[in-house]
Amino acid sequence: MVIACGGTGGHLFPGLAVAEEWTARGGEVLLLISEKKIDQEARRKYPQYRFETVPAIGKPATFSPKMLPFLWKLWRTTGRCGSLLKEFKADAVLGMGGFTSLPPCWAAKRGGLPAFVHDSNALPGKANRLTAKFCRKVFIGMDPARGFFPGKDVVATGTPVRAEMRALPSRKDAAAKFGLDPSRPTLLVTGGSQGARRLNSLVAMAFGDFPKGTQVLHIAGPLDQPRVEEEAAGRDGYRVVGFCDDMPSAYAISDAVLSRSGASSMTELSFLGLPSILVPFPYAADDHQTRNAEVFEKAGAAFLEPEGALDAAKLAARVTSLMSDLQTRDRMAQAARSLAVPDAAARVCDAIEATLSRK
Ligand SMILES: CC(=O)N[C@H]1[C@@H](OP(=O)(O)OP(=O)(O)OC[C@H]2O[C@@H](n3ccc(=O)[nH]c3=O)[C@H](O)[C@@H]2O)O[C@H](CO)[C@@H](O)[C@@H]1O
Repeated sequence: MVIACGGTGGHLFPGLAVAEEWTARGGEVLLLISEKKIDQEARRKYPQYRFETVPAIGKPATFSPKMLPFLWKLWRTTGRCGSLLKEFKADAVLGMGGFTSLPPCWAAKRGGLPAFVHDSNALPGKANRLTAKFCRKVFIGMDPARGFFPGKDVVATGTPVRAEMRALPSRKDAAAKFGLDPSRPTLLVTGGSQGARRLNSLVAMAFGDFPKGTQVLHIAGPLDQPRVEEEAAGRDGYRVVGFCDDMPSAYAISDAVLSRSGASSMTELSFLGLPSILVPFPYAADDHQTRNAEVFEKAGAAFLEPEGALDAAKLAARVTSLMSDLQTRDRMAQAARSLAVPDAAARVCDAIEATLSRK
């Protein structure tokens, strides 16, 4: 199977989770990634898989002068994907979402191969809705996405989670990894794979008013790491990292999480049963992060805090109420777990195998 999973952690990691399941079943995978750093790092971490880099394409506004170059790039990338599918002798193509899924799924359709697309958000993006036109089945991570693919065979699979999340280290080992104290209540702050500048600033400002003894593990994102490190310098119980390549340890030390509401991060929170405060990235396409967060809020798994209405004082109050109330945290953890689909990767592979066996 060819899995197109480039562009961002939210596509890459669920794609790797499917690769783990497909190869465990005796299949082979070719992973199509972009030239971005996060994708290229995956080559190093997963040397057992074959990766090919294809250009990341992003659609400009419909009447923008950039439209013609985009269409040309899309055509050329689709041609290159077609050659890769032939050379790899692919049986199926799975796009994990975003515009990087469009060329391989289109190439599959042109070559007579079954294509599939996975959408992890509550509100599917334009790229996935377009890609779905070339696909036999559409896999969705959250139920509200169901209505966005009229006439398609939509399968609720949940969003796949990497195998490493199934075996977290002990709290003690995880604390040692980040130089933290395992006995202190710990808040994980994460802005998704790209970081979150505004959220970073708010946390740095609010920290002084967090309950006494609270530790913070702050994943600031590679670009903002130096700035946040400077602001947090000298603080007791405050660790800043840029990109975290050991999320299992980060989750293992955490009692609660303050996060953007990207679908993959949220999937991990539900899988691990972690209570959260979600601050959607307000500029995400069609505000899909707010739609994602609403799913968790409605289930009682998270507090939704829109960034526009948030200041340091309000954030400190929210963190204080969560960190000092074990009962609420337990209730939220249970609600988060109830949203998890632990066998999502298996469901995706089952649905693809069922299609292939009918070929
Ligand atoms: C800004 C934006 O539009 N982001 C979108 C992007 O996800 P984006 O990559 O921003 O965020 P997600 O929360 O979906 O995924 C982040 C993934 O990266 C991992 N991680 C994160 C930080 C880190 O230091 N190390 C690490 O490994 C997390 O464990 C998780 O698996 O695609 C998702 C899936 O379509 C969308 O839901 C998000 O809204």
